[in-house]
Amino acid sequence: MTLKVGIAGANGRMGQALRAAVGAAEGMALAATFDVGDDYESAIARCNVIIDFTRPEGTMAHLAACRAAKKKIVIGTTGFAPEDLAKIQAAATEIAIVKAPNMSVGVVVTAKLVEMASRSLGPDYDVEVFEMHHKLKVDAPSGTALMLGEVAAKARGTTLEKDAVHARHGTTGERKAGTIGFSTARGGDVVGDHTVFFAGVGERIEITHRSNSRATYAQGALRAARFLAGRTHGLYSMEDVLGLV
Ligand SMILES: NC(=O)C1=CN([C@@H]2O[C@H](COP(=O)(O)OP(=O)(O)OC[C@H]3O[C@@H](n4cnc5c(N)ncnc54)[C@H](OP(=O)(O)O)[C@@H]3O)[C@@H](O)[C@H]2O)C=CC1
Ligand SMILES: O=C(O)C1=N[C@H](C(=O)O)C[C@H](O)C1
Repeated sequence: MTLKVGIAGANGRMGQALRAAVGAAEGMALAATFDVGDDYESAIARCNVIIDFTRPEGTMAHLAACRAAKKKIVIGTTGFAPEDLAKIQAAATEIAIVKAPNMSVGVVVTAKLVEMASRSLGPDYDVEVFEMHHKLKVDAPSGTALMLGEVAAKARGTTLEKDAVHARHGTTGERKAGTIGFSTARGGDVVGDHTVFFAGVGERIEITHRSNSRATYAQGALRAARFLAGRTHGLYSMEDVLGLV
């Protein structure tokens, strides 16, 4: 059966990569595309699955429409507020959702490496997460940086709520033990770079992932859409999609 795919945010950077990927994919047809101001409810009605890389307010509106129409959705958007995340969890009791801040296979593997390093090195190694993206990105830190920080925090038995440090300026005092720092750079057309540092005394480990093309994210999103075809409800990650959990 051909999977009828709808793309939310079709004119955006990811939307364009997705249109190319769906156009070239076996067993998929582009059934609808929509952006700000379009009649997304009618568009969603024509599809089996929606792939959404927009903004949190757009995704939340599309999610509500998918829930009402019992359609599946792949969410790549980042920058959600905690209350949005709760609504996504609630919607997953009725529809099938993949949500991931980064759909590239390489980032899933990077997260596994970070988990192992954080668990093995323990609290004597200071964790710092650095990311750089293109100058048009609107949220910071990136969803991927937050995810990698969460993975590092969980592996050492803490949370970002408790231990994240998001800004340093002026007389900051010494680094507080156990904190996880985030720093962000924006410029040019950088697709997406992430480094997690584990800085100890006398040595430092750096785990880096660099994206060179949005096509990689698009291919991951298509894998996620295919994965959802066999599911009725539930909230899934890229680890689920890749069979790594
Ligand atoms: N999970 C992953 O692997 C990845 C996630 N991302 C995330 O995807 C999102 C989009 O990134 P990118 O494509 O670079 O962004 P762009 O700004 O290039 O594209 C966003 C698109 O969404 C549309 N849009 C914005 N707001 C709404 C809304 N309220 N309702 C409907 N459509 C809307 C825009 O339409 P218009 O132009 O008309 O405003 C535009 O077409 C970001 O959150 C980014 O962090 C990005 C890359 C990979
Ligand atoms: O906005 C982007 O471009 C990207 N956003 C995602 C994020 O916030 O992590 C994924 C990727 O890094 C590109």
